[in-house]
Amino acid sequence: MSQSLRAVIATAFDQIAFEGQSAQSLRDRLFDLDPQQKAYAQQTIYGCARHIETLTWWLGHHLEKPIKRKEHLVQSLLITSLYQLKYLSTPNHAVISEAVEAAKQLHKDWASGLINALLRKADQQADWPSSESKMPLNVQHQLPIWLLKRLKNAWPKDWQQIAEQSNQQPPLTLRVNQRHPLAANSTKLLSQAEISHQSHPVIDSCIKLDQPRPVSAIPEFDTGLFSVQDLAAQLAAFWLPLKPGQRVLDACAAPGGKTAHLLERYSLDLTALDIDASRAEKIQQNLQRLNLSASLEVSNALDFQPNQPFDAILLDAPCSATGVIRRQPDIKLHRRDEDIYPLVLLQRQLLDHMWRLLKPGGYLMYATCSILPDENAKQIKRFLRDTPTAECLSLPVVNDLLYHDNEFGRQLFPNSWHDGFFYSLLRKVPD
Ligand SMILES: C[S@@+](CC[C@H](N)C(=O)[O-])C[C@H]1O[C@@H](n2cnc3c(N)ncnc32)[C@H](O)[C@@H]1O
Repeated sequence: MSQSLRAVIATAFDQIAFEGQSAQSLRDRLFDLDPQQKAYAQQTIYGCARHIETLTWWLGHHLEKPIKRKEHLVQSLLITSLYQLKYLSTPNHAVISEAVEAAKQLHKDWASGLINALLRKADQQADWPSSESKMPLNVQHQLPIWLLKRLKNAWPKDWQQIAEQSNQQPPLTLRVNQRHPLAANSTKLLSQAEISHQSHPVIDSCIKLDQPRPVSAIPEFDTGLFSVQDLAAQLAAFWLPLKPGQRVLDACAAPGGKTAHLLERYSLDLTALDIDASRAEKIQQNLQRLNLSASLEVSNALDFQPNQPFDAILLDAPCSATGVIRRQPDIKLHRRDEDIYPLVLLQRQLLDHMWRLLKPGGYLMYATCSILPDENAKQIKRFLRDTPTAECLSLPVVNDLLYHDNEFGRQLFPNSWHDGFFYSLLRKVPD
């Protein structure tokens, strides 16, 4: 007998929550479902990740004893069913009976009584998650406690707003390809397709849709008029000072969003490098759709030894992604406090190595989608202290963005227009 949708969803969530798979990879590979079921499964899995603090707190509060670690599939079935019961409009009696049935299909018959009892209790409880007014901080703010501690410490005035924004549905934002013959008609084409949208008042390539849409519904997407890219990510190509014909390295390039934007703005001799071959393939696909070209290099940036130095380098470094949690809520399931230090070390090595590949007088743009100073301003502070040839330049003032500047760069906080991001523009002092 093939598995029920509920059993498939519980298994998929389990692979993300307990076996370290990303929600993105699972979406690509696992769901051999019809589009409606797929949308429901995705909604449940992303929703569970978004509300994981509440869901696990509630379970912990109502279970007589914790579920054994080796029985994590039962925990996953409970979490996904609880989410559907409390946050979706699926009829509760259907959720409960199907969850009991799914336990049997997953060879967890022993848990069916427990699942039935817990879900019934949740169904009867009107004041979700509990009548207790004093919830733990992680439940109140829907973020893991380690991250809340770091945010409170780093941003005593802003952390609550950051937490609130990190739990919103992210906007779907487009970038208009200024090289496309229809670029001047981009908003008209969207209006004709009855896609309501807003153009950003300052960043002219940026259009936010009022409702998310599949890219197949966006006019001229296949011909490369639009790409999906958050406003904060679009700023790299605006703030890295370039001239046509320059030799540029995009050092951590996949899937190529910023590579493509740089090439839409300037004709460059651009090398796009990434360590991950399957992600690097996406660079090629994106460039092809947009009718752009770059030299692709699959290697560890730390080992990269080009024949000549570069005029400019974009280092969009691997990071905690704490500025994009609302887009990738599975970060709440995967990321741990102890992951931050190794990331900081890797960023530091990348920054130091990239500097050696830059011409005197050249620019390096360091970027992350993190909101943690250890990966951002403190990283640059350390770099400037150790690198006498480096100076940090100020970035242009832009109204309508939410950010905090200091002498080491610009920290953007997530808001209704953009994700959390960090930029620092460094120049190698000429000899
Ligand atoms: C933040 S993502 C880049 C996003 C990309 N710049 C864009 O705008 O589409 C970071 C990338 O760094 C790559 N990466 C991680 N460690 C690397 C290394 N040592 N050398 C090269 N690339 C690396 C990852 O594979 C990942 O694709």
